[in-house]
Amino acid sequence: MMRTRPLKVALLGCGVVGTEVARIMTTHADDLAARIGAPLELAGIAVRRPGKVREGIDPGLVTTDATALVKRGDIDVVVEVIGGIEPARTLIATAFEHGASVVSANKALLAEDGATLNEAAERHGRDLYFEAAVAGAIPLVRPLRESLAGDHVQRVLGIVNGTTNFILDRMDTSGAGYSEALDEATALGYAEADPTADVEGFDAAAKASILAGIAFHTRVRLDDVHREGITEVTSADLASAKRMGCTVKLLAICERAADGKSVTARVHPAMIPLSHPLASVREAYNAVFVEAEAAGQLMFYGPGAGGAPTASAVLGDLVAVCRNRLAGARGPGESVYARLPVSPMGDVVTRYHISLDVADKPGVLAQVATVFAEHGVSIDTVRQKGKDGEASLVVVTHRAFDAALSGTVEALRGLDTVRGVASIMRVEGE
Ligand SMILES: NC(=O)c1ccc[n+]([C@@H]2O[C@H](COP(=O)([O-])OP(=O)(O)OC[C@H]3O[C@@H](n4cnc5c(N)ncnc54)[C@H](O)[C@@H]3O)[C@@H](O)[C@H]2O)c1
Ligand SMILES: N[C@@H](CCO)C(=O)O
Ligand code: NA
Repeated sequence: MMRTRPLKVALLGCGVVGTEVARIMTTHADDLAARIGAPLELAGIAVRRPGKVREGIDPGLVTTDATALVKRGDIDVVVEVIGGIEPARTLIATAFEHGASVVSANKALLAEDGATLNEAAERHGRDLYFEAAVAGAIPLVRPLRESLAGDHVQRVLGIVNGTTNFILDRMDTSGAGYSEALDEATALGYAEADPTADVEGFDAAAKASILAGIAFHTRVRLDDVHREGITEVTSADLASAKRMGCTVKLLAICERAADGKSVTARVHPAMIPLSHPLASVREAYNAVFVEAEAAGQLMFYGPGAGGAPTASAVLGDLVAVCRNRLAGARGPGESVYARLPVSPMGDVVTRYHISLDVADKPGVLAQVATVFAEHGVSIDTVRQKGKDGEASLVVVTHRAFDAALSGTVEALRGLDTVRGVASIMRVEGE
């Protein structure tokens, strides 16, 4: 039965995502009301630039005083799409104190201080939902939290940053260099004016920390996530990957150790075989594999960014949170009962593709092979191409501890016959 008194929503931020949230709330008002069981009322919109013309938005709802809006006391749900740490964190905390539930798309904040915000939600008996924070429109948080709540997740592996996927895809398909591909991503509006969070892997690391926390019922802090971005990936890496039947992707990988007693979370570029489904994820799309004990392998694919796709996830959360409010209930909150230790990157077992510039003379290959053997790293393949007394040597290893592989590379750098280490990349997905 439809309740006539509306549920009041405060929107914080009216940028790329906020504009679409307001638009969908208006255009689909009747459907949303029917699905929730009560109409939604957009009760206020906090913005930074009140003078800006916002098509379809009632100027009477706009305010620059976000704090006053969240303190009103009659707001049922606050939708935070400002981004960044402050003032978003304080506004969300204030919203809980004044009785509202919160929907947020803010991965940076959730990765930085999700524990405090989840505790505040719990203390005040309210919901904190954030489907849009990880892989945009793709349902991932809710499937992990709810649909897979009866299973045992072993691994989450995927492409969770659209900007970097676009850049790597362009480098692969058109042979463009990194800077050229970044310029194209900027021109098309994928990369932001300051693309650091994307290209240095901070955005993906924030998402990995959120995913690992939910998947393993363990708090995984942003600092626990090993992070490498794509700024050092070269056209030569892509060409080398191609020769191996691979491509290069920025991957987020969250895994349980084989004994199940610890977890790891990491973000770095990696070579993956062209036969792997992630290799065909093009442009700015995201895709995530979830491997669970009973379910087996699940793949989630779709647009991980953009105003409307991200607003879709926000609206889905808004409907769920409103239903909970009408039922006088809360949805599932943070689950960290497992409290598994997070192991360092050195404990990860993976393969390496190492490209070396060496002197082309007798005994060099044997010398290089000895360094691998001394570190307990087994070589899978070696490819050598010589020219004018110098040679380029590409070594692909079998699986070994990352610490052993790093030690190997360090020792190789110390050899007189090794002129330089042209590139080091992990190989995944085999
Ligand atoms: N754009 C995407 O594709 C996407 C995808 C997933 C998640 N997100 C997340 O959604 C959130 C919003 O992203 P966006 O792309 O819409 O950013 P945006 O920069 O387009 O919008 C943010 C808006 O908030 C406003 N703002 C800043 N401080 C404010 C304040 N104190 N009070 C009121 N308004 C304020 C800004 O003026 C801006 O209009 C971020 O957390 C982002 O990480 C975005
Ligand atoms: N900058 C992010 C937006 C979505 O979180 C990306 O490129 O994927
Ligand atoms: Na999502």
